[in-house]
Amino acid sequence: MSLLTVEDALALVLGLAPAPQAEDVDLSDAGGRVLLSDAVARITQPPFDSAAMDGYALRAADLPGPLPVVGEAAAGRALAAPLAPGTAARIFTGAPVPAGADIVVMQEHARREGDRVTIASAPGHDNIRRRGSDFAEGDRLAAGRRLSAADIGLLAAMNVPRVTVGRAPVVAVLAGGDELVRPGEAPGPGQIVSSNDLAIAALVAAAGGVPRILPLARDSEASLRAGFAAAEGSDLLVTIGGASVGDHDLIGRVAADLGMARAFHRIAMRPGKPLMAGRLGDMALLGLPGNPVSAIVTAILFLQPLVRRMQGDATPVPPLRHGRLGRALGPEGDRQHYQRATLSDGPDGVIVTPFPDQDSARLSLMAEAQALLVRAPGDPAREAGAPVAYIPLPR
Ligand SMILES: Nc1nc2c(c(=O)[nH]1)N[C@H]1C(S)=C(S)[C@@H](COP(=O)(O)OP(=O)(O)OC[C@H]3O[C@@H](n4cnc5c(N)ncnc54)[C@H](O)[C@@H]3O)O[C@H]1N2
Ligand code: MOO
Repeated sequence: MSLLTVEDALALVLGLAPAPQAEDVDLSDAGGRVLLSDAVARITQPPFDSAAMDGYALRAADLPGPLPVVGEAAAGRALAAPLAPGTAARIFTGAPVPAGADIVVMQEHARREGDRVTIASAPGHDNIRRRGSDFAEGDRLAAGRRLSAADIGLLAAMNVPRVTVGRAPVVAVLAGGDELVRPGEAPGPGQIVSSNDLAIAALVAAAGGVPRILPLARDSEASLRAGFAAAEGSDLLVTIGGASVGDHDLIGRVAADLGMARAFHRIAMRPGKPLMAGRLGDMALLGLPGNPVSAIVTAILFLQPLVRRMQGDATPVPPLRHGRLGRALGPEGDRQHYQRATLSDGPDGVIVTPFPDQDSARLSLMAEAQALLVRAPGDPAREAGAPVAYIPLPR
């Protein structure tokens, strides 16, 4: 039986997201949240023609002067009367340009002598920011975007103090295995320190979710059932490990016994073949493989987009970029391969160089990687310099 493609699996995973729930927040709490309703500008910006430079406001037809300086306009303080022909006004950046003036000359281009000013060199442009040149009352910031710092500034300037955003989903993170101890504990013989739950929780938080790390489960049905019960009330349960075919890989069995509606189990991807997805009652459920790199790669490709979609993000999937291969590669197998790689600048664009060692247990290489090189199933051998696709990894 042929395995599900990454693309089809991703569509099924995104389909697990229920409609996002709305909440209103102050702008000071809105950074990184997903806008759920269009925000509408309540004012026009700039609200008046405004000076872009410190200097003199005048009529271009009166250049070069000398002209009498008849008053002063500063930010927040307009000139009292319109500017008469044959006169100039001292003006500062952000001040309303007085009616009658059609140019602002930088003071560096002007010579002031007493109450008269002469323009030394003809200015290249008028240095006036026109009313509404940034945005107009009624302009919209469209729903579906994750709010950046610039978006927050824009919303403030639009005089929108509160926005409607998607509620942050609560994501229970359940790692399991008899071999696991917590960081800070001393591992006994055959034991290792659990890293997956902390790494996955950090990815959940980076995608805007609220992670809830559950107590480590053991390799028994009873312990896993307790873990599943502890996850109740969350929007999404992410299990890590116990997803493959080994005798101790119980997650799929326990989830099935509890009534999981399974979307799929296993996909044509490397690393990450034993990925599982479905619904359990009101919760979405994602089962990530236990190998630490496989867990992180599948979380970047599936878990983070799901968490973003749950908040209403219209573009939840990481972008595919294009570059050049940094070294020759042999033919690819039958699964889509996500190779950990570094990025550098080359004459024809970005150079993507995969590490020679792609062991899915090597966290140190995952931590060093700047990108995932994406190779399609059955991709033939490639020379250095060949065009390739990659996903940049945010720091
Ligand atoms: N006969 C086969 N063996 C394996 C297959 C297969 O198809 N046939 N698939 C391999 C693949 S692919 C992966 S990935 C792993 C994943 O298996 P599981 O999801 O069942 O994960 P575990 O067996 O529980 O653990 C795998 C590995 O990862 C370590 N681990 C687990 N949890 C954590 C944690 N919280 N922190 C750090 N490290 C963890 C665990 O100790 C194991 O070394 O299966 C392959 N085998
Ligand atoms: O997900 Mo597994 O890493 O392909 O080893």
